[in-house]
Amino acid sequence: MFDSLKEKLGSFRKDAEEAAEENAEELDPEDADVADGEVVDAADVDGDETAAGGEATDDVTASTDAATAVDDADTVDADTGTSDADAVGATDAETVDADAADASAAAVDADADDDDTDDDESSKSTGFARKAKSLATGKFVIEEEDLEGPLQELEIALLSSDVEMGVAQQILDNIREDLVGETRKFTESTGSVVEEALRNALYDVISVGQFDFEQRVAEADKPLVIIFTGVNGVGKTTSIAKMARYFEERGMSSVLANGDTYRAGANEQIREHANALGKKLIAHEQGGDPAAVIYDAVEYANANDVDVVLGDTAGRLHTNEGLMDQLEKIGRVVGPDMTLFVDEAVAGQDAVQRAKQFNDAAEIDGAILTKADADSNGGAAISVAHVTGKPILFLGVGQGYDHLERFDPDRMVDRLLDDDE
Ligand SMILES: Nc1nc2c(ncn2[C@@H]2O[C@H](COP(=O)(O)OP(=O)(O)OP(=O)(O)O)[C@@H](O)[C@H]2O)c(=O)[nH]1
Repeated sequence: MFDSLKEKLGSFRKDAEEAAEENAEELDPEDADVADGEVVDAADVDGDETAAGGEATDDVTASTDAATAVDDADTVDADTGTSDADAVGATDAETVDADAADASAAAVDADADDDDTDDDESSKSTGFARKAKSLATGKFVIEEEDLEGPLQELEIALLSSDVEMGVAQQILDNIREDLVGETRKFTESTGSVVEEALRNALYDVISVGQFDFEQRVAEADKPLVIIFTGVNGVGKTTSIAKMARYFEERGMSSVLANGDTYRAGANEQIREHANALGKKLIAHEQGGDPAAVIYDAVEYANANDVDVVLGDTAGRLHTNEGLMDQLEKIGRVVGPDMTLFVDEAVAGQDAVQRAKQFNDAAEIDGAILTKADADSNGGAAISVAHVTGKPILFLGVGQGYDHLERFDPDRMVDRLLDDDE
């Protein structure tokens, strides 16, 4: 699933990491760790600094001790007149004092350099000053120019995977915002920094509009009425059957209603599923009123204590006024709890555009993307929520009734980025 996109995202990660590490290499080509492209552990950097500081402190302490010793020795000297040991002690003390003074001077210099760098930052447009400072502070900054190439590649990769243009742009903006110019410690490997930015960028667009489906179901008055819309042949009827199984597994009964009174053969098709699942089907003659079918199904559910009504509709585009009228009438007559848009992941951009059109015509509550198992691109799965503002709630992952998966944005991102998914 989504293998092609996964591969492209992997390439971006690699390119961006390499670009960032080249930057680190520029910081200190002689540093073996950095030159190798490995990231210097901040603990080492900090540790060295602390060690240096520690020595300076020791020196000062030694100096104080030595001075005390000299004082004592002077006293002794006055008393005894023996001076060799005192002279040595005094010399040591002076040396230590001098070291301490040097260390302090160096520390002051370093502070002064730091301030200079801060002052210069606004005036120096090149990243050099920051890079130099990065080395001194054990931190690094990813410059926009470091990412330019990889981001361009990523844009092409996303578009060629059927990610909608605005969504691709949003992902790039998120990554830029997350990565560029932020000062980071060397403890964060560039690999994890890039991966986290990509993860957040994807999650941000994929998770739009998510709500707790189970909670909404639990809180709704029974029967819960769900209407399914979408064009013909994308797996709408199969998804209704899968939802019947989904509710059954959660201890909830359901009745199927064929509101697709438009298409010849629609009754037979959904009846096959109803029979296979042992569910009641409410259907009228071809050409009947879809709202009347759903109404009858709700009546049946009320009379028989059925928890959920799953209503199919004819799959016509909103450009056909019939769709609007149909859904509007169902809304008026039955007042469904949810309207779910169904389309196939493999349709890519077409599915994204249809989701937008259906949502514009008659507001949907969420989407089911079918045939995700056969989709290598993942563009629709990434784009639908961001484009419509409504969440993807389920993925169809095969032809069996159990092949329905609750859509989880975290899992989706894991699928796209983790090697073992
Ligand atoms: N691989 C795969 N096939 C699916 C999935 N969902 C549905 N299908 C298949 O897609 C085909 C069309 O499914 P239907 O449920 O008949 O499509 P529909 O949208 O109801 O079509 P109409 O009834 O003509 O509107 C069938 O062969 C299904 O088995 C899925 O998640 N994965």
